[in-house]
Amino acid sequence: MLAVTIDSFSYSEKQVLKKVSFQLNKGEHLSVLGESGCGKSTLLHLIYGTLQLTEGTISWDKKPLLGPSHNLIPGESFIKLVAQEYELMPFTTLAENIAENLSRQNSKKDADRVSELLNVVALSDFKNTKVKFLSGGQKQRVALAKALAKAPELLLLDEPFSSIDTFQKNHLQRTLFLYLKKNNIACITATHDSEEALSFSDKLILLKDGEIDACGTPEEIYKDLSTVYRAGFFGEVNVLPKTAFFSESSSEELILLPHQLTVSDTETKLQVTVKKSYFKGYYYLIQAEWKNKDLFFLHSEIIPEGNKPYLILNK
Ligand SMILES: Nc1ncnc2c1ncn2[C@@H]1O[C@H](COP(=O)(O)OP(=O)(O)OP(=O)(O)O)[C@@H](O)[C@H]1O
Repeated sequence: MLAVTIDSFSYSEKQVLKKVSFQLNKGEHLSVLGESGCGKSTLLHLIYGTLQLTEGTISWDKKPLLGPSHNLIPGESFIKLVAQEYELMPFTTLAENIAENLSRQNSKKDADRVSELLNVVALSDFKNTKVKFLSGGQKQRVALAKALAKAPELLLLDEPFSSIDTFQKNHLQRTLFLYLKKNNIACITATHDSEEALSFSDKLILLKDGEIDACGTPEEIYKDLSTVYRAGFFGEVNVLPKTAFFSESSSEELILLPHQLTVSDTETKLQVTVKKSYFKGYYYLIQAEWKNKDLFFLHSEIIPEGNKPYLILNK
């Protein structure tokens, strides 16, 4: 089990992380979601052991991970970090890149393992292609396969799918996260992608200004989008007074995502003026104005600009 207790971490004067504590069991998948610059990559590098933690402790199976001041070669051997820049050898083939991280004692076994890993990242057809001929997204996938070759117990992924198109991404996420579960490899993913975090993780941490803003299962987090910051990861955020829906007097505000508002067939207290409809495939995201502020809701059809529909809370 990984146990992380970070009291504080700073780059020179600037404090980046404070009071970040969590535990992760073997085989579990944690996603760390947070806006740019909130400290996600820093957290991964502290766990991996390329940054030195002075205020706090990080341990694996109760054994403290001491960091680069105590290790000749920074980075723990049973942990692999796949970062935004990849350590690949451009002039050798994909197979050779991956094999570099294998035992090289049994060539048949190594060849089978290379094939298995290329299959996980859907690059079997490129086995004998030199890395320099690959696209950015393909290189990202080779880096993943190379990290898995060393059979890590803990895999740290920093924006692992940032250069991969939606079609490839969905397939890769399913095969990769299934592979990790089957092999009992724990994983921490730093991401901006809330859909990925909801679908694939066992636990989710929302980081805000270097602190844990929320922590729980994806379902728990999604049920408690009680601040604009939290809700903002999952779509456009509407902040509306409770009195826009209910007659009782209240100063309470409701934080609502677009799917929580819908057009009413009958008159309601919330009449808006449509500004624009954005086509999203099987629905439209409608931008409308109410009391000089924009709000967003979903609708099955386009609504012409200037129309004045009534809205209600979606059940
Ligand atoms: N080597 C460094 N020296 C000084 N400051 C740094 C260093 N690396 C990162 N920072 C700062 O620390 C903060 C956190 O950076 P970090 O890369 O951990 O954020 P992040 O959440 O991963 O961001 P992103 O999502 O954009 O990758 C940022 O304000 C960044 O400018």
